[in-house]
Parts: sequence; C-alpha cells; structure tokens
Amino acid sequence: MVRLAAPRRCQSLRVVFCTSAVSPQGHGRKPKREPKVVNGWTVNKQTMLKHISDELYGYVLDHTREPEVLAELREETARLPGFQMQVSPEQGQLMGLLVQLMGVKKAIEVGVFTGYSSLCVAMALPPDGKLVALERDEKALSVARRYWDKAGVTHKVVERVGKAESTLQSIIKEEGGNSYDFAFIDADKANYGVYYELALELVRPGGLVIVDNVLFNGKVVDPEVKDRGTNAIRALNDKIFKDDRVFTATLTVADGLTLCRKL
Ligand SMILES: C[S@@+](CC[C@H](N)C(=O)[O-])C[C@H]1O[C@@H](n2cnc3c(N)ncnc32)[C@H](O)[C@@H]1O
Repeated sequence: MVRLAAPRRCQSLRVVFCTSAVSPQGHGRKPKREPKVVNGWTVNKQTMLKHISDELYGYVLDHTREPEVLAELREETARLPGFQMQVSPEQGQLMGLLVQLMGVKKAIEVGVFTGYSSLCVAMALPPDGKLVALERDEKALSVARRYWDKAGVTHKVVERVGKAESTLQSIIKEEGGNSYDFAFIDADKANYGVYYELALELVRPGGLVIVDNVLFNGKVVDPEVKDRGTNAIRALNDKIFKDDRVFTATLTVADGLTLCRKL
C-alpha cells in the first residue's frame, strides 16, 4: 500500500529531520539558490511558477499523492546543488500513472540525478518489472541508491553508470531494438536529439518515449537565447512535430513534457 506524505503542516518538520541525513552523503557544496516553499511544500522545480500563481500551484501540490519516501528525497535534494533539476511531484505522479496504464515491464531512464523520477517509475512497475537507470554522476547516484533501497525497489533497478549515449548504444547491441516499453529522457540537453533517436529504437511499437524540459523554462521562445542546449531542444521539438514514426502530445506540466508513442 502506498503511504502518502504527511499533511502539509508536518512538511517543515521533515526538512529539519532530513538535514542531518544529507551532510554525510551530500555533494559538499551548498546550493547557490534556495528552493521556494509553497503551501509547506519545498519546490525544487520552479519553472511553472512563472506561469501560474503560487496559490494555484500550491493547490495542485496539495492534491498530489506523494509517498513519504519521495517527500523525503525531495527535501534532501533541496539541500544539494542542482536541486532544480529534480522532476516535480505532479510530474512524478503522472509518470507513475503512465507506467501503470501501459502495463510497463521494461523502462529506461536517461538522467537519474538523485532518483526522484526513477523512484516514481520503479514504484509503479510490477514486482518483476525492470528500470534501467543511466547516470554519469556517481555522487548523485549514491543518493538515488539509498532511496531505491528505502522504497524496497532496488531489485527492480539496473544502474548503468557512464555517458548515456554509449550506454544506450550498448543496450541496443545487448538487448536489441523494440525491447523496452517506456523511455524517459532527462539528461544533458545538447544531446537530446541523439537520445531521442536511440530511445525510439529501443522502445517497442506502442511504447512511449517521454522527453522532459521541452519548454526549457520558456527559453525555446526567447530569440535572445541561442545556447547549444536550447537550440537542441528547439530542433528536437520541431523534429518530433513532423516525425511520422510517433503519435505525440506536448504537455505544459512542469517544464514541458512531450509524450511520443512509437507507431
Ligand atoms: C535533469 S537531471 C535528472 C533529474 C532526474 N530525472 C530527477 O528526477 O531528479 C539530469 C541528470 O543527467 C545527468 N547527465 C548529464 N549528462 C549526462 C550524460 N552524458 N550521460 C549520463 N548522464 C548525464 C546529470 O548528471 C544529471 O544528474
């Protein structure tokens, strides 16, 4: 049975409680920016706050079922550099729902960080399901590992440490194409086009590739922004729009998600 997060009046207690758990495993640097707190929720992913009020977003969060173990991970990550990379609770809940709806047995994630989205997927998988988790940052993975363990899903997770492009190519060689049900892309943006092609090869017809950060904090529509990452996301969005290998929908959840069902 899923244990839900404590009501919001208890959230600040969790922040204090988790602090000591962070320091021994932490990255040793303090985050430059602080996460915002909305309705007692520590908000790591703040992109949507530009577009909707704190009040409305707080309402969404208050209606998001976040198991306690995920709430703890969110609080711990809030104290680490890069906390804003973590997917938001409502995105995590959506991903878990999609995994359940599709009856996913084999999933792959490109970009684990401290493990929030991987945990949402792993917890939604059946007991014999498998999530292959690709990440190059050992320190971030050490946090993820603790939470996979805490949630009792370690047996479902296969870690692949290293650069995602070569790992994806190895997996295609080892397991063949059309061998996964679900892929989530959330690593370095400059390589998104490469990850999309490899993920599309890996998933079976009817399987799903989810691309994260497709709105990139609004930068995709800012003509002043010309960095590699933003250009790569723009190029991929244009490509997916015309790609007749997939049926797609772009959601304005969190930083923007494109769902691509392989035809
Ligand atoms: C946006 S974060 C992932 C957030 C994660 N999905 C979550 O829910 O917390 C991106 C991660 O991709 C990893 N990454 C970046 N480039 C990579 C590469 N070339 N190969 C593997 N991992 C990479 C980073 O170390 C970082 O942890």
